[in-house]
Amino acid sequence: MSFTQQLRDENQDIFQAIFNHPFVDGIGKKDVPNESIAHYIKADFEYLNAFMRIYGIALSKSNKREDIRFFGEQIQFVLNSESHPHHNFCDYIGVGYEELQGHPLPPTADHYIKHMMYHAQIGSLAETIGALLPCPWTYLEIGYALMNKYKPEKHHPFYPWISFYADERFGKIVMEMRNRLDEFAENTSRDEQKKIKEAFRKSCQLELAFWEMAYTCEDWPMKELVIGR
Ligand SMILES: Cc1ncc(CN)c(N)n1
Repeated sequence: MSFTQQLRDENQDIFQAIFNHPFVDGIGKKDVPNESIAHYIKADFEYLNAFMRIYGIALSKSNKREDIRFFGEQIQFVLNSESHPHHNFCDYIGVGYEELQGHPLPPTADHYIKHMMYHAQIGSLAETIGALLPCPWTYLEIGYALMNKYKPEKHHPFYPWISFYADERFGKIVMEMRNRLDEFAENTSRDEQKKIKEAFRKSCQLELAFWEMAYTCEDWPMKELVIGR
């Protein structure tokens, strides 16, 4: 069994909890509160900014030109294409995308990006990929799970969001990241593999926590006092 298949199997509990989460399942059921969608977009816009910066760190750790090309293309993909699912959510709630940009990250999203940044700053390229991979991988599987369960037609309000992630192009990104991680993991020590596994699991946990953060509109305590200082 490949290293990344092992990661997937070991984290089946969290993947399943993500598919069952009321925000995620609500996308298929067309039942997500507007405030939760707005909260998600505010956090996710900044999360994706951070994600591109971390791809930049992965690029700077790359020795092979193929890897440099891959991470460079992923930055372009997030920048130019991942705004489409965001627009779908904004159109649904009738709020302009610009209004939801530039907001401070809620605690869980803040923790998630710092977790990935930590592994990117102090770890190997393999450890960095381990921390990044749950982001595209869980969304790819969410897309497939919602397609299979709800079989949405084009008039479904979230059809653009679901079909964006349940897509071959997105699947290829996940596969390319998995192949890289499998290759690195083959040539690495047990200790290093343990670090990759820990980084991967925590990112899976934070993916689940991110949906809960958006659903419950999680925010900092005493926010006004801290910002007003
Ligand atoms: C938190 C999060 N995780 C994953 C994705 C999909 N790239 C996203 N947009 N946001």
